[in-house]
Amino acid sequence: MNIKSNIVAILGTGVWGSALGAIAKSNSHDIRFWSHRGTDSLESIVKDAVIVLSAVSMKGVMATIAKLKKLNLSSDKIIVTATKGLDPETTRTPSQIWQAAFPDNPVVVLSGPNLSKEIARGLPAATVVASNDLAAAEKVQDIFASDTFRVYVNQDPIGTELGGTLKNVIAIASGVCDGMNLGTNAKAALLTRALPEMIRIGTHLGASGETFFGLSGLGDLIATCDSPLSRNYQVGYGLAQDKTLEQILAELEGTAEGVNTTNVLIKIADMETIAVPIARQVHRLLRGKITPVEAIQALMERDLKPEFCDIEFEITNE
Ligand SMILES: NC(=O)C1=CN([C@@H]2O[C@H](COP(=O)(O)OP(=O)(O)OC[C@H]3O[C@@H](n4cnc5c(N)ncnc54)[C@H](OP(=O)(O)O)[C@@H]3O)[C@@H](O)[C@H]2O)C=CC1
Ligand SMILES: O=C(CO)COP(=O)(O)O
Repeated sequence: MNIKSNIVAILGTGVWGSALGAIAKSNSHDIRFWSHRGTDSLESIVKDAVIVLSAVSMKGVMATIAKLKKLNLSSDKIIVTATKGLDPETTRTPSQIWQAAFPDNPVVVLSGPNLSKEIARGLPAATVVASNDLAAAEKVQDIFASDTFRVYVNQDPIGTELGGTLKNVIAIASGVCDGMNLGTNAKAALLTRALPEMIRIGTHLGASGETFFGLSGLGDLIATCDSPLSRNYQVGYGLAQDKTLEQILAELEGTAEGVNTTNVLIKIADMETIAVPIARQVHRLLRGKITPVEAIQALMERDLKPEFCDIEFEITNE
């Protein structure tokens, strides 16, 4: 590993890539940003970098990988993925896609309750870097840990990634909840019931269930579902104001990954017969099949059951 290099390449100059770049820069790293709209060659950006961090939105992951593949990326570079999405075609996570494209490089997931606008203001926050390669995760921890950004390590990259990805669907539901003024009890019920839903999908995809109780699962659920800064929350809030999805997305600053993730999540749930009642209502709502009031009704009128019944196999018909 090229441990002497101080260069961090950041792919994607959206709000998250920019905030992460600023943190590494404050730790005296030499930051090189790449944007698919810029003029700097990708080759010159990644050439001497010790890590290559991708903060492009899900729709840009495949295209970015295709460009990097042409460059013969040396296997000592650590690839870090900060994208919170799922591939609509294959249902794979970004880290799975990166690892398949670069099987010899260590791949690290960075995910946590990290609303970028708060981080850009220097407010205290914590995150997780996760990899099967512990040394690589610890290197990334060193690069990003600061007085205001506390970085934890774990060895469940898929669970860490899915926590941040799946909570976006619930953040949409949470925006609906607040947009309809349903109150704090409803919000608490929503978030608490969302967690087993996320765990059912996550463990099916190879995650460890306990990871969802950490920063990247429960932590990000709390942050995103309770903050108007979250774009996914804003989508839900807009739906509760009877705006159309097209209208909301046209007004939105940046990416709300939860819209695409909801579709992929439902695809997985249907293929694998996994019960995801909250996500299913979000899916219907996003497609304009039901109103917010009908979505709440559908959730409240479900069959009564024990609180801890682990895995439920029924799927509500469309
Ligand atoms: N913002 C936040 O608080 C956090 C965001 N994340 C995740 O990080 C990812 C990025 O989020 P964020 O920065 O907020 O989103 P933005 O919408 O601000 O930025 C997305 C970035 O991806 C780039 N991009 C889009 N399409 C392509 C493409 N085809 N090829 C290459 N690059 C492309 C965009 O470039 P351009 O705009 O020039 O097209 C832009 O730089 C998302 O997955 C998000 O869920 C994770 C944690 C926190
Ligand atoms: O993932 C995030 C915070 O951890 C950002 O959430 P949004 O993408 O909904 O803004």
